[in-house]
Amino acid sequence: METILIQTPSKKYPVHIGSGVIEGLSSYLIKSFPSITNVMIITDENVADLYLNKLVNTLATIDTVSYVVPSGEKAKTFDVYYQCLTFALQQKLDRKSLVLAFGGGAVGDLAGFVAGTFMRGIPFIQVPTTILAHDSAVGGKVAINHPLGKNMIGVFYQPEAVYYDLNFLKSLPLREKRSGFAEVIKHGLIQDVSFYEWLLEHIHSLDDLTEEQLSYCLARGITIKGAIVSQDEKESGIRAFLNLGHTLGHAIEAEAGYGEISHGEAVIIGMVFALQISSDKLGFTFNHEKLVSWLNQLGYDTEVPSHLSVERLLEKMKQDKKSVGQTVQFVLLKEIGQPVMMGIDDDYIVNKLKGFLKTGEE
Ligand SMILES: NC(=O)c1ccc[n+]([C@@H]2O[C@H](COP(=O)([O-])OP(=O)(O)OC[C@H]3O[C@@H](n4cnc5c(N)ncnc54)[C@H](O)[C@@H]3O)[C@@H](O)[C@H]2O)c1
Ligand SMILES: O=C(O)C(=O)C[C@@H](O)[C@H](O)[C@H](O)COP(=O)(O)O
Ligand SMILES: [Zn+2]
Repeated sequence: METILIQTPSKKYPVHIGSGVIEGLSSYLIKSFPSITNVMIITDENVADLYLNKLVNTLATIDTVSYVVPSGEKAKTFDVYYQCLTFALQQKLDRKSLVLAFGGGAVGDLAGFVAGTFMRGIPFIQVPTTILAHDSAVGGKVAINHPLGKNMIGVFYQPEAVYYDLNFLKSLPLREKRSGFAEVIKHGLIQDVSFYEWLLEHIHSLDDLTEEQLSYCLARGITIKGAIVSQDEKESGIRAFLNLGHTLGHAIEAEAGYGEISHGEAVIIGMVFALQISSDKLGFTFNHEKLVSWLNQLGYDTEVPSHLSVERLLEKMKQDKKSVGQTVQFVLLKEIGQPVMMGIDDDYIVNKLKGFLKTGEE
């Protein structure tokens, strides 16, 4: 069991990681929120089936109401957000109530946005259940999607605490492990060459990760993210480096239809693309073949599905939150651990993307 402290200008909070940490949640809530009215648990269908009873039992004497949303990106819609607010009002939540996000990144992003906007903000707790959520549960970016762009409607709103109980992760399907591990790899690439090399050397399959390996990777990722977020909570500078792979990744998710290609799957393709641009534009010397063959061994696709239109992907990238005017911005690497932000012109992107479509699919 391990606790990592995140300290941003707006909030200092602990991330408790380990098997069984959930057992400490009830006493923490009673101690830290002595006049709590009730807790609204927001979770999704899959997590509710697997673990909602356990969580409610764990919270024992605390009054809870639960709202179950569709799983995956279907949770991050304006309709579902509105339904959550309606339920909160019907259940008489007040300013002494608390929202508890119980699930992966989709649930966390939705629930955090509900908490951050209900009555102008009530406290919330993250109880993540996916590997990916080592990223999403930390740092306070909470948002829903718009058909025109990913995470376009949201706020920065930090949780009070994160209880990351690794027992919940045991039921994750392989595809979800893979999706979540993409952000672990990202954290290594942007900040920590020795962690990245450790990953290449030790992780050969995502299906038989040991608990030790998993908790090391999650803690390392959270520490890297926490250090960045504590210096730049609202992304006026270095926080944007956490977006490596996301300029193209988010465009792929939106173009394919949210949920068709998962966040992590899209980010991996986006990272490989960004590293190729890094070589062209910054002379980044790097063994691409080694990275790509490792990623393929782990089961990732590393090229853009060929049914997606290059021109439409470019349009989506222009709407990215990082764009300046109409210039698409990419996080690139000078070296592993040395990210930079760079505007890239449209013609270059289109030509590069054409050579980056998955072959044999047309
Ligand atoms: N806010 C941030 O900083 C941030 C960071 C990274 C990603 N994100 C967002 O997070 C989302 C992706 O997160 P995710 O991959 O966790 O997605 P998710 O919440 O959709 O979960 C993925 C799938 O796994 C299922 N699931 C969750 N926990 C499970 C468990 N323990 N056992 C079995 N199944 C389980 C879910 O029901 C869902 O079907 C994206 O919307 C992405 O944009 C946000
Ligand atoms: O926390 C951050 O900052 C990140 O960029 C982490 C990303 O992994 C995450 O996908 C985030 O939701 C992307 O944010 P966005 O501002 O690009 O929508
Ligand atoms: Zn991400």
